[in-house]
Amino acid sequence: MQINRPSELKRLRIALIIGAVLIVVFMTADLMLLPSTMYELYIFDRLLLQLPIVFAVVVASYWRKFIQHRAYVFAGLLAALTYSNYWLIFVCWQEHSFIFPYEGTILYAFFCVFALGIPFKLAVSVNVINILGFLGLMWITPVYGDRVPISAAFVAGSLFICVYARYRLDRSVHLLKETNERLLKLSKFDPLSDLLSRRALREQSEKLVALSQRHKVSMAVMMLDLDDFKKYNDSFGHQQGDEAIKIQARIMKQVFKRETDILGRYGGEEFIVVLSDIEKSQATMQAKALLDKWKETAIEHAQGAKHPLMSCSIGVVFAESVTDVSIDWLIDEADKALYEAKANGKAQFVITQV
Ligand SMILES: Nc1nc2c(ncn2[C@@H]2O[C@H](COP(=O)(O)OP(=O)(O)OP(=O)(O)O)[C@@H](O)[C@H]2O)c(=O)[nH]1
Repeated sequence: MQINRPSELKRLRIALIIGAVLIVVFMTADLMLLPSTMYELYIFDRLLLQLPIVFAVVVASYWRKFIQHRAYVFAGLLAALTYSNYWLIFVCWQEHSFIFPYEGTILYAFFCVFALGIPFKLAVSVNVINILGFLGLMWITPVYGDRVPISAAFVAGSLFICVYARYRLDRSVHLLKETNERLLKLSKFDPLSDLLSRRALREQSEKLVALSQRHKVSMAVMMLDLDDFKKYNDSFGHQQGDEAIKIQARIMKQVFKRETDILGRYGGEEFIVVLSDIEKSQATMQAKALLDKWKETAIEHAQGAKHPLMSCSIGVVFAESVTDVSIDWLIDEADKALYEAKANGKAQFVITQV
């Protein structure tokens, strides 16, 4: 996924600052709880360990490759904050026989996983490390006495819920992205022919005209229309007619292979090809190739059609220079040439130069 780097970085920095502010807010609450003999120890842990770690990450966010590696940095941050809290719990008990609460462990996990966005797999790894750390701490120093099992279960359960919620969130975001891509494709491509839809065709053609004007290169626009398609539909049915539309699209893709060639379905049985930086002789050869490919497919046409085999007529407009020319005008000119090809007997092309 394309990330809007400056705004994502800004958001992450704000989240980190909010995290630092929360640490300070909790400090005031904790200081009310702690005996004054422990202030020094507590302030050391928060002001000289946790806050500098958070600010180090803010500074690291100015690193050129931070966005790329941010998930690992935040996983490291989560582990560092959690273990500095374990250290505080340990020392509070060892030196002051004071039971420091463990709930911070859960807050750090939720903040880092959701506000900073540690992805699922990394969230699993770092939370497992943190759960093991808590179990280790309880083994070395069973600070909470009888409440050790329930405390351990509470920490492990909360961190499990944290990673599971992350999994569900990642999954929903993934599904949403997939749906968006499908919708984008549907709005851009005609589902039957898999060629560009009329709107996308116009948008891309306008860009190609502008580029061709800037680079002073030639352009050609072709309009293709299946011959006696109404008769074909009436004789063989609409579904068979749809197959002919797919064949027309396939033939177009076989003939026009350059990355800059724009192929679209203009309407019912009308198709457009927009070409840039092309010789008139090349466009002529390509129009011939389209007709030859229809002949090769040798699909029987309906009774009463102008030709015994399914075919198309093509109008081509070739412009040596496209200064002061719009895509609409080029399409109109191609349409006029197509009209001539139909009037001349169908299954042929007419090329005009403007
Ligand atoms: N099967 C199918 N038919 C379509 C589709 N879109 C348009 N058509 C049909 O295409 C036919 C176009 O008929 P006309 O505009 O009279 O043109 P034509 O019969 O090809 O005659 P000429 O252009 O003069 O050769 C109509 O019968 C439409 O119903 C489509 O998506 N699928």
